[in-house]
Amino acid sequence: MSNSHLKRLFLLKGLASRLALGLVAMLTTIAIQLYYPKALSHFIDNIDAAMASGWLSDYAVVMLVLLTLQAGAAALRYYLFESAGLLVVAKVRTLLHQSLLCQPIAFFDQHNVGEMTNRLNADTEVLHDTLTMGLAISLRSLCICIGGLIMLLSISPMLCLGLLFFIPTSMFLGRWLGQRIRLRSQAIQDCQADCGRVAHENFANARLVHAFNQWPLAQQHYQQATDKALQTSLSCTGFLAMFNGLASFLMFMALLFTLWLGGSLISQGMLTVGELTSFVIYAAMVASSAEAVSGFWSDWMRTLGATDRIFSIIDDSSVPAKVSQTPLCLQGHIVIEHLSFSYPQRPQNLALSNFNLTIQPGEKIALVGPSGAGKSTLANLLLGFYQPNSGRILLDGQPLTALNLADVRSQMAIVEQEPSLFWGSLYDNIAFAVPGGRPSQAEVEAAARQANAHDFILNFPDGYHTMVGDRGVQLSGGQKQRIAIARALLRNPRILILDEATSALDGESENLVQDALERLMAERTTIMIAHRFSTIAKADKVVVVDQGTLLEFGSHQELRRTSSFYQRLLQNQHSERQVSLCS
Ligand SMILES: Nc1ncnc2c1ncn2[C@@H]1O[C@H](COP(=O)(O)OP(=O)(O)OP(=O)(O)O)[C@@H](O)[C@H]1O
Repeated sequence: MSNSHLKRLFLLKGLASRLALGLVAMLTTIAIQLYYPKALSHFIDNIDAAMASGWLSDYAVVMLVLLTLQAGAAALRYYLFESAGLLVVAKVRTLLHQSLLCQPIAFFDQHNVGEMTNRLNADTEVLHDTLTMGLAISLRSLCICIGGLIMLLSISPMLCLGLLFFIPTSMFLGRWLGQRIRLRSQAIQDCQADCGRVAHENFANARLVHAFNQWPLAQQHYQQATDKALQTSLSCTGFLAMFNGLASFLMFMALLFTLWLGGSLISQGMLTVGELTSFVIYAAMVASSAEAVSGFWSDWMRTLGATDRIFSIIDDSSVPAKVSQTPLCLQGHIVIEHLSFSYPQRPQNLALSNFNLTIQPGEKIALVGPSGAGKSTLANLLLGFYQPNSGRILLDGQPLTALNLADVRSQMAIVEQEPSLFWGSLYDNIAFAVPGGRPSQAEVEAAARQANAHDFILNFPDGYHTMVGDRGVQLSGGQKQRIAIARALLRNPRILILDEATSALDGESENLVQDALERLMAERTTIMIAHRFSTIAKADKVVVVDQGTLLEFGSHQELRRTSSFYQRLLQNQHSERQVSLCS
């Protein structure tokens, strides 16, 4: 399985030509390298004749040309193999990023952001290390090994006999240890991903950590993760050390044996000094190359471990549907029939149970209920983030499952409880509403005006080009909400999902947000997860949800008169609001 993943990598565009050219450059350097000892042997055995005939200067010129050729070929080989490795890593990184991004939403419930970014960096870095110089060095070493062995055989087959024992032994050991290293290297990648996850959580929650004086605990969590990673790495390093030690011991034993036998062959007149010198140089070349090849075997095993992980994610993902050529035009009629749902991680807990609701086009529905009642879950199912266990959702009479999700989502917009802003300009953050397109400045400004965001945007020196996020300006809660509303307005959806922020804004900001929301909701089917009395009062109908079921349904005034549950809910929300405004 792993090798087929690697084959897929080698099919990348532009890779084969680079590797083929690199191979030619490499074979050139190897041929010259293998020629040196032979030339040396010839030189040593004929030094007197060479001095007498003046052949020495010809010899020097030939060697100079060869050296220059070798240097050029070596530089070319380095560039081609290194660039091939960089190409692979860049491609795999983008593929992996797309696969992670396109996973179903349930995947993000189970995997931490830190773990995923670590996969993206650490696992692909392993590919880079092995596939660039690692591969080039090993291929070169392998060729030198084979070429050197041929030269050794041509000098003295008898001297080579001893090597026949050492080479298969080291290959068998390499395979046995390599398998163990591969298993451990997968565990190391997991531990490193875990370290990344803990660090990400700690940094992302730095304010909370400081506010609760919990930095020792946060540090302890990181320490535990790194300790585990260290232990796993140490166990792998033990095998690597054994591997390297045994390989070099076997290689140098072979060299010693060669010297001993070679000496006795010279004394019997069966070998010249020049031949023994070149034999020793070839043997040393073969020994060090074999060591490099065996070292690469363990790296290769580590790479296979990383590719297994990467491709298991890539193969598991599917590219989400694209918006159709003929746009879907929804009226915004929603029917929810006998909907039951439990999250994959908690199959026993029904987040929604036999839920029924009909929403007319343009109607504004406020979903209210205690925390954990299932309000956000309903929004998640409407957006097609999860599949219901049973029941169905009909949009304009058509089951959601029968529609192209990208088309459906193109008719929807969501304003989140805590609006997310991306690193980029304010313009980019509003224009995010239009996938693939780049709305004009006038369109973005019009949306921002309606969302009461235009004025505060112009107060920044760079206006719409002001950068937000980590390295840009920080916006207040109310400003973020107005940017999110402008984004939704630009999308011009038929169905609007509004997850109202629970945190209170100050009076002026609240009025600006409410005013913007009213414009956004006008003539659209709106489902509000409402927390504030002022928002609930704007709804055509109020749906009271409790423990995943629809408890009551009616206008705000009706429910206020008739439902004690609703009255209690309002009272709770009112007192919470008082508390948050006073605090
Ligand atoms: N991703 C998830 N995985 C597993 N269970 C979840 C997940 N999200 C929510 N739940 C569970 O589903 C149930 C309904 O949660 P939901 O978020 O829909 O409630 P809510 O009414 O929106 O609450 P709140 O007003 O506090 O946001 C709860 O029991 C909650 O613990």
